Amino acid sequence: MAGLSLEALTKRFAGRCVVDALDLDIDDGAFVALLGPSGCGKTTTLRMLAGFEAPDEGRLLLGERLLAAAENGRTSVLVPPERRSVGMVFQSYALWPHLDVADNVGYALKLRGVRGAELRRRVEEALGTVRLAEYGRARVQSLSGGQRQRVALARCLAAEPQVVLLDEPLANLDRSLRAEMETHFREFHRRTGATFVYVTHDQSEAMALADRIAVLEGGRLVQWASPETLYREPRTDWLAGFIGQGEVLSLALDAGERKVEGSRLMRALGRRGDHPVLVRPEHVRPSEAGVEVEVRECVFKGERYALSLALPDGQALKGYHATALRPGERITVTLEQGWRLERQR
Ligand SMILES: Nc1ncnc2c1ncn2[C@@H]1O[C@H](COP(=O)(O)OP(=O)(O)OP(=O)(O)O)[C@@H](O)[C@H]1O
Repeated sequence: MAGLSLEALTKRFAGRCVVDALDLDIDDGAFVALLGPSGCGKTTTLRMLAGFEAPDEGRLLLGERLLAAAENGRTSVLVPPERRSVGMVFQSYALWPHLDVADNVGYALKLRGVRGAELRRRVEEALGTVRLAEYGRARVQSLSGGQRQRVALARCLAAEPQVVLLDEPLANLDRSLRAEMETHFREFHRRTGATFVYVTHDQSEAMALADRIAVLEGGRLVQWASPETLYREPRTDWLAGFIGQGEVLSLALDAGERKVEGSRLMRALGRRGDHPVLVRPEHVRPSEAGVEVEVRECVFKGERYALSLALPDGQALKGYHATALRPGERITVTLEQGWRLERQR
């Protein structure tokens, strides 16, 4: 097994840069997500990892092994997909409708000359891993979307790849099935020990699955961090809005730590400036003393109410409350902490 290194990996289409000098070191056996809005270059990156697309600049390594290298728009090394030890799972499953489940799973192995008892053993093992051991002779059309995606995953795992690439594999499934499949993915990952690279535009999916997330915007890496760090310490205004709830206040702040302690934050309120400071709703607490805010909206969320609030200078804030409040009502809150963001590019 080995990790993946992307070194200034770049892809242009008709002169337009869609992946821009991407640097990532993905540890062996990690589960990482490439996350970002539509068109940010996630799939193109994944296709370069798979070998379906050649980079225009940069290098790609699997451990010590060079899989692709390019300079000045010219590719000097390009290992073909079938020689990369990389498996891919697509949103559309890409199964053969005329083959049964076991034949779909064993297809690539047969092409590689695996036959007889060895073939049966590997197919059975892969189907067992996705909990479809009983379905070997079933027709693909008779399966649900979630089961089909598990067959696609079994096919990928049967080939024992070092790296598994997944391109929005849950996009065609309904919400309840997605949660169930997330559990399956985590389990497959644990069992196989392979490196998983998972493309999604859904931040909650990325957070639930990955140990580390690369957020892309316009082909560029915005941040490469654990889900916790992305949530607590997003780098930019855009990222703070993309991941989780909260509002960005514009405050006049003296130089200091990125994390802004509650007392400092409270002192800075009312001094408008040009430092963007993210305040998450869980850090806005109703209290006896503090700052008076106006309730603009109060929405029932099951376990609590989500509040849209306005500070005295009109800046917006989000918070939670145990009970319902009326729009126009005033409450006092303290802000327990904030996070100073980098100015936008
Ligand atoms: N073969 C191609 N030829 C020309 N342009 C392309 C090609 N493939 C992708 N692009 C463009 O490159 C940009 C990045 O596309 P990509 O599919 O990598 O984004 P994405 O983040 O995966 O988006 P989505 O979530 O919508 O699939 C888009 O503007 C897309 O139109």
